[in-house]
Amino acid sequence: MAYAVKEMFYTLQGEGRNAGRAAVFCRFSGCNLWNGRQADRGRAVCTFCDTEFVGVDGAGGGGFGSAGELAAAVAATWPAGGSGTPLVVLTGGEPLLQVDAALIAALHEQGFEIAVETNGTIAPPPGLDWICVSPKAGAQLAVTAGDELKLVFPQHGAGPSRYETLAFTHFLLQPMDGPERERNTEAAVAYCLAHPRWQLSLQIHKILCIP
Ligand SMILES: C[S@@+](CC[C@H](N)C(=O)[O-])C[C@H]1O[C@@H](n2cnc3c(N)ncnc32)[C@H](O)[C@@H]1O
Ligand SMILES: Nc1nc2[nH]cc(C(=O)O)c2c(=O)[nH]1
Ligand code: SF4
Ligand SMILES: [Mg+2]
Repeated sequence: MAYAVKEMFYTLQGEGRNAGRAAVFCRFSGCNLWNGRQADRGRAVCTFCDTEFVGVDGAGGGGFGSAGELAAAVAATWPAGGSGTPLVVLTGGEPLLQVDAALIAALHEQGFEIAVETNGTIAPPPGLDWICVSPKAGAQLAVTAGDELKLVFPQHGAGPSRYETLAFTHFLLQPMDGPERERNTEAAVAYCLAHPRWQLSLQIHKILCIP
């Protein structure tokens, strides 16, 4: 199987329970909830995306002809001689349009722990080490268990109470970035204070101005 990757980079995980941990980010091209064109954003299922994921033209991106080739590129992006278990975060776009058993096996072979950031509309293949689901209002949720449920807040028609009985270990609220970011952050803080099952997830990479 071939894989289309928008970009690949080494940085700190900026979101969720693993915020602050070093990881290779592998951003797959394409998404099933938006075609990535600004002109079509208003008509998309997911309207608030903060990411460019069209094409394979970013740094470290490209077409990879096999799982082994992509896993080797991920390994080459991890610093030589680094201590600790290497971590790769598969994101996008929607990574589960492309991630398959062969890629999971090849990344494990390279010694990586594998985390995925998904919108939860596509069932993941077995073997992933960390599953982060971020549900979107208007999209049918197919993944109802995992390590963390990270809800962008607020979303009309996707209130937190709808998700908190699902089989996730951690529940996080992430303020929606955009023109209302400050107001959304205040609302997320207030929600977490009133509902302690939910924990705040700030996008620390944006605060730090790192990728
Ligand atoms: C760009 S998405 C890619 C992975 C997958 N398609 C998804 O939606 O989970 C990565 C993370 O960024 C979050 N995100 C996207 N746009 C955001 C925004 N404007 N504010 C806060 N988080 C956002 C998503 O909900 C998801 O948790
Ligand atoms: N530093 C950093 N952390 C992230 N966590 C999730 C991201 C994503 O776009 O999926 C992301 C990202 O783009 N950068
Ligand atoms: S589902 Fe994820 S990648 Fe797709 S448009 Fe929404 S936030 Fe962006
Ligand atoms: Mg991002």
